[in-house]
Amino acid sequence: MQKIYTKVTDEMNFYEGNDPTALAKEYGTPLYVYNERILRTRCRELKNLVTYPNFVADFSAKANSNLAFLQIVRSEGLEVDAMSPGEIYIEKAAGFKSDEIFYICNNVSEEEMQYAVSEGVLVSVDSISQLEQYGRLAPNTRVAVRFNPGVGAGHHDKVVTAGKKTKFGVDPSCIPLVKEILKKYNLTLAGINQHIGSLFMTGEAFLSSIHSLFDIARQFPDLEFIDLGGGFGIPYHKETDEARLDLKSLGTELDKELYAFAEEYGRQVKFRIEPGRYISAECCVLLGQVHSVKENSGITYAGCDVGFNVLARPVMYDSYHGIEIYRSNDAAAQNGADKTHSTGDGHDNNLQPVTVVGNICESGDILAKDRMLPPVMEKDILGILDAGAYGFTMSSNYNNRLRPAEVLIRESGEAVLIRERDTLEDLKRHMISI
Ligand SMILES: Cc1ncc(COP(=O)(O)O)c(C=O)c1O
Ligand SMILES: N[C@@H](CCCC[NH3+])C(=O)O
Repeated sequence: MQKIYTKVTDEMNFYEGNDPTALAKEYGTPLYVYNERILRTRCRELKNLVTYPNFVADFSAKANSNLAFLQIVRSEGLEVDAMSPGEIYIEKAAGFKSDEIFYICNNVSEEEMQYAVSEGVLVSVDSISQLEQYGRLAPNTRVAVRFNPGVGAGHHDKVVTAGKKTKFGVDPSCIPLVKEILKKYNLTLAGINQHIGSLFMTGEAFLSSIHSLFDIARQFPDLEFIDLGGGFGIPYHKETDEARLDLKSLGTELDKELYAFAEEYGRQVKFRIEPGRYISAECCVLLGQVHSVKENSGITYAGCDVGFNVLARPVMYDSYHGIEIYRSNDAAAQNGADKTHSTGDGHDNNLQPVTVVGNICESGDILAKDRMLPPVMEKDILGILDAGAYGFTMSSNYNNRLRPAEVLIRESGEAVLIRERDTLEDLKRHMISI
């Protein structure tokens, strides 16, 4: 393989000796490739975020719900949250016990709620009407309530989940009503939870939201747990050495808050967090292949097989993902590699603006606009960085395209398939011909 532009994965030793062009050839593209060592490292960082003893990190499986992935998360001693019966189902298949799953639902039917209750999974409701629904379905049981702490955060309006403009959470002014309904159905409030939004790179909003949640907790003296939510960000601009979220100082500040609250509360109540992105994003590179390069009105387009059906984030939130370029020796020989001016050491300086687009029939199908890259050639393999959170889970079959395969690079360096690519037969599996 020729290393055209590979700084980030080189530094992480992401491929552990595997050749990404060979992985692309063996399994096809697009292909989600995960690194087990990095995943385990991220799990441990958050599991050990604080010294406070009664602390649990729940992985938020909406970010990544691959079975093998969840098995690794479980083996690291984390628990999980769930957003749907489907997530509960897969989490159980991965080995999580009922009491290791926390169903944080939003606007669900009686049937969905009943599914969680029948599976013995604790439910968090986030409206008065859903609390009533829960009470009717499962009186005399434990329940949790998600509150809106009034402080939101996130990388885009669409992922801010607390504050003034959000569908999530119960307003603290409704606490008297919450107490009334709990009493009416003889429900025990096991815990309260919040989630302010996705992706903060400093701890301020998170720490400030905790104070509001503590104010709410003070009105419920018998809680088993207080769940502070997720949202821990990762640096997507790795090429520019964007700073990481300072977990050490966030952990220190958080510790102070947790110990102080426990002292006041009179016991070491359990605290939970529910991070998704921090654990799953950076252990994954999405491989795609360039099939066409062209100039149009002065813009260079590199057309590849990673449409927004495969990775929705750039189109949905204008999100940035770093891009690397790998070139197999075969492709280099076929294309005349000298045309690339590559330094060959993965740190190419000859950068030019390239707009990387997918193969979906919409002009908004843009993965990266005017991205500074070395000259891209047909058959090049693109490595799209930090793709493990909300990557595969948000993929679709739009345009009747096949959702990609997933491969895991084990700690031994061995690459194993952990999800097969969809097949054409899958596309008509649930359709009924007339
Ligand atoms: C309720 C809830 N918890 C946890 C998460 C995980 O968020 P993140 O992946 O930003 O940590 C989300 C997603 O934003 C969420 O909606
Ligand atoms: N899907 C979003 C994060 C929001 C997650 C759920 N509340 C993203 O890709 O950034």
